[in-house]
Amino acid sequence: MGVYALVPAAGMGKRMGASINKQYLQLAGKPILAHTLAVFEQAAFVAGIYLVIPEDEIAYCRAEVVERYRLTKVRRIVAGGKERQQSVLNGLRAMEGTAADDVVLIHDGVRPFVPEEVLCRAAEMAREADGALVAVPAKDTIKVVENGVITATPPRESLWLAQTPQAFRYAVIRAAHEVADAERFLGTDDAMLVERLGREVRIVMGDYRNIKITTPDDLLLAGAFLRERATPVPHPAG
Ligand SMILES: Nc1ccn([C@@H]2O[C@H](COP(=O)(O)OP(=O)(O)OP(=O)(O)O)[C@@H](O)[C@H]2O)c(=O)n1
Ligand SMILES: C[C@](O)(CO)[C@H](O)COP(=O)(O)O
Repeated sequence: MGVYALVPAAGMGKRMGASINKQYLQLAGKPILAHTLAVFEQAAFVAGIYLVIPEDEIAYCRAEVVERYRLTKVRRIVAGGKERQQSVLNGLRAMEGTAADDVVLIHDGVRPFVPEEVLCRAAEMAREADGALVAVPAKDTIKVVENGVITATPPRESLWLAQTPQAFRYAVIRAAHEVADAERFLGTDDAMLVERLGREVRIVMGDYRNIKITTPDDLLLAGAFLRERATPVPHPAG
C-alpha cells in the first residue's frame, strides 16, 4: 500500500488580490507552492505527488517550481477545473495505476506549514477508517447567522476547523468524488463527499500553524512563522 499526495493548486487566489497567483508569491525567497511540495518531497513514506494547476500555468509551474526546486517526486501535473472539487477530481482521474488501497493525501497547495508528523498521522488513520480529516478544535465561539440574526450557538466542544491533508484510500475518495460529480453536489472539502455516503471519516489533530494562505493577513502570519523557524524563541524553562 503506497501513499501519494494530490495537491490542488489550480485556484485563482482572488481574495489575495496579488498581481500574480498567490501560490507563486515568495516566502523566504521561495514560492509558497514550492514550500508546500517540499514537505511531501522530504517525507520518506510519500511515494509520489500529483499536482493540479490552471491549464495556462502548467509550463510555468513545471519550470519555475518543480524543476527549479528539484521536486523529483512530482509524477504528473494536470489541469484544474473551475472549483476546487473539480480540480481534485481531475487529479484523482489522472492517478493511473493507483491501487484501490493506496492512500491519497489531498493537500491544498497553499498550506505550506503542515508538519510531516501530521501527514503521517493522517495516512495511518486512512488505513483504519474510511477517511481522516486533519482539523483543530475551534478556539472561538461560533454563531450560526441568518439574515443578520443569530439562529444557533453550537457547543464549541463539538466544533473543529477543517484543514488539509484529508486522507483516504484511493477507491473510497475516487468513488465519493465521482458520485458527487454525477449528482452535481458541490462540497467545500473532500471529507464532506465521503461523509454524505454514510462512511466514517475520523478526526486527526492538526496544527494551528497549518494555515491556508488566503488573504494578505495570512502572509503576515506566514512571515512570522518563518522568522521564528530561523531564530527559535527560547523556551521559558531555559
Ligand atoms: N478551482 C480551484 C480552486 C482552488 N484550488 C486550490 O484549492 C486550494 C484551496 O483554495 P483557496 O485557498 O480557496 O484558493 P483560491 O481558490 O485560489 O482562492 P480564491 O477563492 O481567493 O480565489 C488552493 O491550493 C487552490 O489553488 C484548485 O485547485 N482549483
Ligand atoms: C479544504 C479546505 O482547505 C478545508 O478548510 C477548504 O475548505 C478549502 O477552501 P476553499 O476556500 O473552499 O477553497
